[in-house]
Amino acid sequence: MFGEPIWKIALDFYIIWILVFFLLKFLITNKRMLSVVLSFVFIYVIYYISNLTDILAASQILGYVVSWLPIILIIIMAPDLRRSLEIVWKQDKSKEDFEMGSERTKQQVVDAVMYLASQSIGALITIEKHNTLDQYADRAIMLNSDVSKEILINIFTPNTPLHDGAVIIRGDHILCAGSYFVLSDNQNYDKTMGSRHRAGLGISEITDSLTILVSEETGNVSVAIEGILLKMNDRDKLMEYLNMFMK
Ligand SMILES: Nc1ncnc2c1ncn2[C@@H]1O[C@H](COP(=O)(O)OP(=O)(O)OP(=O)(O)O)[C@@H](O)[C@H]1O
Repeated sequence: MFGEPIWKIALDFYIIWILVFFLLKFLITNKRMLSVVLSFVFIYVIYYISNLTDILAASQILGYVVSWLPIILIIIMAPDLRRSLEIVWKQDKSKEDFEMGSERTKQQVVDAVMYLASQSIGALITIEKHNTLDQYADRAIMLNSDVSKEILINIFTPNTPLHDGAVIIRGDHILCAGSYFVLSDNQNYDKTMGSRHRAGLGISEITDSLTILVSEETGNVSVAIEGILLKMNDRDKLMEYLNMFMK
């Protein structure tokens, strides 16, 4: 290795650094994956010890297990791998593309949410930040309209064509309606939590967006951000969160 030219050694280290970085990012962003990987490491250690100490039957059985481990890992972790890849490959918007809504947009969103909550009309509104939500908008119904309380209320009115799924807001525009997100499988939340709230939580785990949820069942308003769900008891609190988020 020491006879090699310096650029080769540097490239070697760089590639290893990238691999280690992606591996650690995978593991840190997914606790379940971390525990599966730790169990596999444990099996490898036992296998290594049984090989070293010549425990024949055990090392033979463990040899079979170990040779199948990568495939077993991929099968078990397929949904988590997909989720983690989405985190790793999510695109950030360039500085020129990045826009946050105006004061008027904030007011319109809060007015709409408060009205929908008072009528117990279910809603899911996601506000984009740096990470683009294009991949979700592409599969939804594009609107590109100004944000207004009336349009938002109309979208979520039950039995209308756009009321299912999420609305995505980009800057001062309603980008689309009827967007579908990957549901969160966070075990810390009640197992009975419905798909609307799991979808809001899911998108907040993999992007830096903020999602406002109105429950059809209870009329409660919540905000999903950075993988946590927060109850918003009143208009002022919701406004406070939007002010912090849309800076
Ligand atoms: N993957 C998804 N992405 C976006 N929206 C979704 C998704 N799955 C379901 N929804 C929306 O959630 C609605 C169903 O909500 P559900 O009752 O299961 O959830 P919930 O969290 O209990 O909400 P609520 O308290 O309003 O009943 C659907 O009509 C649809 O509009």
